[in-house]
Amino acid sequence: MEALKAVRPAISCSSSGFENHQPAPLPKVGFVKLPAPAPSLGLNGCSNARLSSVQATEESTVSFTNDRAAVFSGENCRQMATNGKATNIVWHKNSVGKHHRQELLQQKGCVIWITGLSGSGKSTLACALSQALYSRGKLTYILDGDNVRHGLNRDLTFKAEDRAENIRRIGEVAKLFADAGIICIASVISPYRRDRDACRALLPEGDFIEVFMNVPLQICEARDPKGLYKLARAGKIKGFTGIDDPYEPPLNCELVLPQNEENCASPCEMAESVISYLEEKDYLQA
Ligand SMILES: Nc1ncnc2c1ncn2[C@@H]1O[C@H](COP(=O)(O)OS(=O)(=O)O)[C@@H](OP(=O)(O)O)[C@H]1O
Ligand SMILES: Nc1ncnc2c1ncn2[C@@H]1O[C@H](COP(=O)(O)OP(=O)(O)O)[C@@H](O)[C@H]1O
Repeated sequence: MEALKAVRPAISCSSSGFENHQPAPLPKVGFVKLPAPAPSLGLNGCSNARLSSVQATEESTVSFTNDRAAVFSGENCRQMATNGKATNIVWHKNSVGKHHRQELLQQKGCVIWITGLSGSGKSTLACALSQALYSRGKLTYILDGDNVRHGLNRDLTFKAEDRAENIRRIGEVAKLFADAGIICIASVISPYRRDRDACRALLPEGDFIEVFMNVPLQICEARDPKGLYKLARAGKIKGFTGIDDPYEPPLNCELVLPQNEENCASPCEMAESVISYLEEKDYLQA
């Protein structure tokens, strides 16, 4: 079985392959057309209906099994779902989609996930990047671990399970910002690989850009701008990342920004490295 996700409101399929057309202004639904001669189509299991096109929304998934197509999710299904502990919930569709918002902003929504030890320069890079993109007319929003813990995540400690929940919530919020068409910059220690990977899995392929601040502990500790390493070494903070709590460096991230004795790029230079990546991957245009 092949599955085609209707990522834009209007999708058509010709005999030469699938083609995404630019969307007409704010259509509520699109159509999936099949190659001529039109095969018999089953819509939501009605196997003997002959249709030339299948109505599909952005959330619709159209499956093809041999010569049969079926829309098995999306607004026209209005299926009740159970998601986590939430039951009897129905996805509510908006006719203004991500693509429209991206057109408006002339950029593509994505998440730049900056991970690294405390003092590695995450917040500094996030600010430099946000500033550099702002001066190019691009809209960003920073989710900084420290700041989010002042509000949304104020109920969470630094125990492993609370860090996991911290990252899960930030990942979900970042996903919403990306869906809004915004370049969301998350600046969080996020010490566990599986938590970062879970956030990556929330987003479409390519839209989660993991940036590792590869800075040795000695440098971070020497900087110690908040005096937290000193407190941790004195045993006054327990479970401090890098001291008596783990940090798992990424194994396969999009960008590694090293800082050491030989390599001390400025925050602006690092921001430019990230921007080059975004340009190369086409995120700075709709
Ligand atoms: N135990 C412990 N370990 C690490 N960091 C600590 C701890 N306690 C407080 N802080 C301060 O909290 C900031 C990190 O918050 P995060 O939300 O990014 O952490 S995490 O991703 O949940 O691990 C971190 O900010 P940054 O220095 O900007 O990384 C610290 O200032
Ligand atoms: N590229 C850099 N080169 C030199 N010092 C830096 C650089 N980036 C950040 N710093 C300094 O390191 C310290 C920690 O930076 P910060 O952005 O607060 O780290 P984090 O958010 O990872 O805790 C700050 O004093 C900052 O001025």
